[in-house]
Amino acid sequence: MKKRPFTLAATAFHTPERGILEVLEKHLFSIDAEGRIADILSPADDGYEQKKEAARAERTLVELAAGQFLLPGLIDLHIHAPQWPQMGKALDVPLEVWLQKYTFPLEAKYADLDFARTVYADLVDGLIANGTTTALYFATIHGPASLALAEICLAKGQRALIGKVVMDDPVQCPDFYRDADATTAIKETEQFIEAVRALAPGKRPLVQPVITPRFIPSCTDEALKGLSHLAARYDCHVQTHCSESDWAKTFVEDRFGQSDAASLDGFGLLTRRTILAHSNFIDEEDMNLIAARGAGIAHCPLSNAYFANAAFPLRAALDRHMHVGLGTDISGGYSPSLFDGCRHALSTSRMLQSGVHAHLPPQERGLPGAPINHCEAFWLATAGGAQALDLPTGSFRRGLEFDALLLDTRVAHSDIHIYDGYDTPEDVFQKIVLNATHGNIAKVWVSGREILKGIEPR
Ligand SMILES: Nc1nc2[nH]cnc2c(=O)[nH]1
Ligand SMILES: [Zn+2]
Repeated sequence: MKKRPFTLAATAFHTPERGILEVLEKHLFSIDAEGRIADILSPADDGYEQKKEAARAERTLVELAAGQFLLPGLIDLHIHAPQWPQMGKALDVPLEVWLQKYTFPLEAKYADLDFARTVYADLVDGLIANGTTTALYFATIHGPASLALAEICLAKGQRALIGKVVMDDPVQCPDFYRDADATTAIKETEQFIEAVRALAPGKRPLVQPVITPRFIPSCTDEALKGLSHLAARYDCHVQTHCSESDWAKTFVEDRFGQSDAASLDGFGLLTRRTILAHSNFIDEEDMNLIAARGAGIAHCPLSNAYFANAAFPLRAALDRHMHVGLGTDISGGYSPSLFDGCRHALSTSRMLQSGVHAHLPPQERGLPGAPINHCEAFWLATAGGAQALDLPTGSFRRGLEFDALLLDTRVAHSDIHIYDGYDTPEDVFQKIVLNATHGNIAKVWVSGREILKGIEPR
């Protein structure tokens, strides 16, 4: 879609490399008709003033006020779209009970296309309001409802990767919510891929289909094999849950005599375009395998606090240069905000370092080196997620898609308080990562299109 080119005069924060904050003070960002960053000029560059004046004369200049900042859009690497109505409740039982008692009955309701359309419209509005410019979604087993999610993301302008969920195992999945059999699941996945590609054709589609075996326990061998063939034939992303809890990990080991990651690899499902959710129990061998395949991990720290029985070894994964981003895992996680995701990743990493066993002497308690800092957390939520998905977004560089937020620290009731002469730009960025809420997000752009319209009153 052609858009009107424009130029932004703004102070921007981004973390193009893990842990490295770049402050682009009063830079000019030129956005082209394709929605990409055509140019970035600093005030010291030749032509800065002329360019700004020319944009002003053409009425294509967007100038941010003091206290307003530009940030890259946030990337949710793992979210269950149909669980939106369940967000903030039903977290009183372990994962395997939660699925059967609450989640499968809710997801079964998406056989009703009207219900699906109502919820998915609310969901996409809610995520955009929270600054999520890209989401990797699990939908449900239903082709029509999953396609409705794709249509809604496209209409509202959110970058989305969407999977029709496959779960065909008659022992693990209830009769009321299961693919009829492996052949049907594979056929319907293929139809879904083709339908999404027809909806969003071209080399840079805003919405893409994803092969989505829910997790090994819910799928037959035949389905897993068939899906890996589809992933290769259609060159699709793959997403699934990996080694999330004691129960999930042990289930796979009992069935295949090897880890989740090794089993997925055996089926050909571990590729550069695979995202594994959680992965709390991966060991060194798994990490080496996942890193060798170039697959990514969606770290979901809040949900892990409820379901995982263990913390994800984030520092070990980052030290191996594995691809890692952040997922909200709605509704295993109760917050739609990736700023919250950053905070939960930070606090989890700090708890890992200090250890939880106060009766042990300090030197025996935790994992030295485990803490991440706010720059690493923000990288996970932006450039790290983009790297995992192999998408040209996540930071401000010439040629990348312009997916961005206007963060306004001066709105009423803001929890970000800045004092001139006391806070450095680096301090401001840290305060944003630690205290921003959706109330601070004044505008959202995806591929150069302004998509935040606010949530309609209901
Ligand atoms: N957190 C989480 N784990 C899962 N494992 C299989 N399905 C799910 C799900 O919906 N949520
Ligand atoms: Zn999940």
